[in-house]
Amino acid sequence: MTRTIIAIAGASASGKSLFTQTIYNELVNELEDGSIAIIEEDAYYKDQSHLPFEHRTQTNYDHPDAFEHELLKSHLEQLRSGQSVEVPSYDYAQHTRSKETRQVNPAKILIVEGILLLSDPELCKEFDIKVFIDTPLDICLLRRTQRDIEQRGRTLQSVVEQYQATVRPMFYQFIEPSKHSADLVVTRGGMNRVAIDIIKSKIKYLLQE
Ligand SMILES: Nc1ncnc2c1ncn2[C@@H]1O[C@H](COP(=O)(O)OP(=O)(O)O)[C@@H](O)[C@H]1O
Ligand SMILES: O=c1ccn([C@@H]2O[C@H](COP(=O)(O)O)[C@@H](O)[C@H]2O)c(=O)[nH]1
Repeated sequence: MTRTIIAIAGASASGKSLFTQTIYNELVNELEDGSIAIIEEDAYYKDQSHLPFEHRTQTNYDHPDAFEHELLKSHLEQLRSGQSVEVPSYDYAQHTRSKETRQVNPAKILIVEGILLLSDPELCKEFDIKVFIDTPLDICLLRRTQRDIEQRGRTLQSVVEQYQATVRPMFYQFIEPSKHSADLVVTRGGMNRVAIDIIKSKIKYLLQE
């Protein structure tokens, strides 16, 4: 069976999750069970439970070294070969992995979303279709500030400090250059209706093959 792995990359709060989730929600009921699955790159942030909390707040979460990309790569290879995997889960408020894992079965279409998917050449090889969500960084910052305070247990001061120290510089060092590895660049983020419909049509076409 041919399986297709789609990467959705882009800056933090560019709209990757909204874009991915919209495609999934709009397709899932009309497809056979188990046709489509989602994996988040964030689930592969390294476990830091051995470090004190204060230390964990200082980690550069926007550098490729913060991720266990080898594990993600190996999971993608297992899924492509038809095996299920146990995907870790991540607690943003505690800055470390949670104990729970989530079983993901080998769907025919797998969508992976995350900031640094296209910046790692070895990981990049795993993707059949590469999409980059290209949202202006000032818009991302506004959305991230609101989201991180409301949903990820953060203070305004910590969001602002982290943005200046790591989020913005790592975006220019790693994320923005990775746009050139994408097959499709999507402007206006998670609500670009035309782009969502194009990816949905491609997925339906692949499922009919
Ligand atoms: N085009 C958009 N217009 C308005 N809000 C958006 C848009 N795209 C995303 N958002 C909102 O911005 C926040 C961050 O989006 P999200 O999809 O979680 O980003 P990412 O997964 O890239 O970090 C969320 O609250 C989301 O609902
Ligand atoms: O413990 C953590 C882990 C990650 N982050 C930030 O999350 C974003 C990536 O997630 P998105 O959903 O794409 O926004 C990344 O920019 C990290 O800075 C964190 O703050 N703390």
